[in-house]
Amino acid sequence: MASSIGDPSKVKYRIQSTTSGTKKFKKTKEGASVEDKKDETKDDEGSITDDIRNADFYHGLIPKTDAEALLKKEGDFVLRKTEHNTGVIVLCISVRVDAEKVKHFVINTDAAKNYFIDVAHKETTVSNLINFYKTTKNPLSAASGAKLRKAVERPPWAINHDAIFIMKKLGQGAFGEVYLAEYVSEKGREKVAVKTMKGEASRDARNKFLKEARMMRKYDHKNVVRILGVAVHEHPLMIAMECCEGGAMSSYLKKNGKTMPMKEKNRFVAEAAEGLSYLEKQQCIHRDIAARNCLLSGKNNTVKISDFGMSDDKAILHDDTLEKVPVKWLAPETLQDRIYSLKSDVWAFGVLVWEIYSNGAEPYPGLSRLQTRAKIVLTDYRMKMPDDTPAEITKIVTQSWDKVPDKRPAISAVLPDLKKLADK
Ligand SMILES: Nc1ncnc2c1ncn2[C@@H]1O[C@H](COP(=O)(O)OP(=O)(O)OP(=O)(O)O)[C@@H](O)[C@H]1O
Repeated sequence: MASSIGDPSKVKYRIQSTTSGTKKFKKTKEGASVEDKKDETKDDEGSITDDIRNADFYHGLIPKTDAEALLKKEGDFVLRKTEHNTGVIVLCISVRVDAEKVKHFVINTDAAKNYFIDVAHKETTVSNLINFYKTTKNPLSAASGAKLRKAVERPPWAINHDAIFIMKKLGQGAFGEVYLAEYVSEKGREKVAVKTMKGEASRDARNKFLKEARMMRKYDHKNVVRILGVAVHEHPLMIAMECCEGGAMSSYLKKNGKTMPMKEKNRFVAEAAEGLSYLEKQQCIHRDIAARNCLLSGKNNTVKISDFGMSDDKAILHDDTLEKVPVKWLAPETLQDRIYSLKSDVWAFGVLVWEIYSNGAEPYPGLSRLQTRAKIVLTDYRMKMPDDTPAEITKIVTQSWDKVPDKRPAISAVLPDLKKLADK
């Protein structure tokens, strides 16, 4: 708990109501008084009382997809918060009905603050309501036949906001700020990076934000940023991940590229390829491979692939939105037909390699996004690698920019050569 940690210079978040009824967060000194802590409870959305907040089976704002994955057997259930109608957060019980189906039941309250799913049975607390259905084995609704058998506890990746102490801002993400923080767990305290999501975000944005965490949870590799967990009990939602103090590779290249030894550039390429080759084996289409999404970690500035906000594990993805897309990193088939695949990641890897040997310059210098698109699609235009680029690299980049996706090499196929070059 926060009060057991003795450094008052650290700050943590607490939730504060505004007069408009929306929630915002403010930083508080650690060790908030008992009065403050009471406020914190009262201000939380959906009138979550302490019996619920501390229950192992209460999963906060965990998305439906994550909840469903936790419910393995018939009768397994969790309690969570969800957005019922736009902007209205309600408590809900998700229960596995059979191998295919999970049902979600909203917990209603009446004017006298009684809780119920079916008006036929009301209780004064949510725990009493859950106990009633668990002990009587009455279905939550006659039509569903859904019965509560076993409460499923929070998974190890669900962490408490209380365990996260914000230290300073590291950067700006698409959904909110990214902070350097200290994460305190049974294992001790460690520095982490925390991506936050603004409290007022829509359900859609929330799902996108947490999808990134879901993707990252599957991976475990030294060249891929590791996730520690998500905090979804209150706002702001947070994703805690391994901290890469060296920041984005793009910034590093802009600052140090001109004086960087060629050996270091070759190593950056090999390490990025190692991370990507691992993702390729996991069938993960990253969709946003670029120097800005490679972070640098530790004394040696080890490259770690990050930002899984757009990634997917489908073999081929057709995305009609093409909204805010990084045009200069996109393959011709993506620009033309909006098709993403492991081979469009290989194309983007080629652009990343160009960035590394071009000291972090913006790809297709002097061309706008529209001009770039037109030149690639209509004239098969390709960038030239800088003159001092090793010949092996230029060859691989040329292959990665083949117009035909199947003719581009798999990253795993070029990895041995890239590693050999880095070790020279
Ligand atoms: N694990 C981390 N360690 C250190 N810094 C990080 C980490 N993750 C993110 N940052 C910093 O925060 C910035 C924004 O993060 P990131 O790009 O992942 O956010 P995002 O929400 O995916 O935004 P966008 O989609 O616009 O790129 C990064 O450029 C980097 O400076």
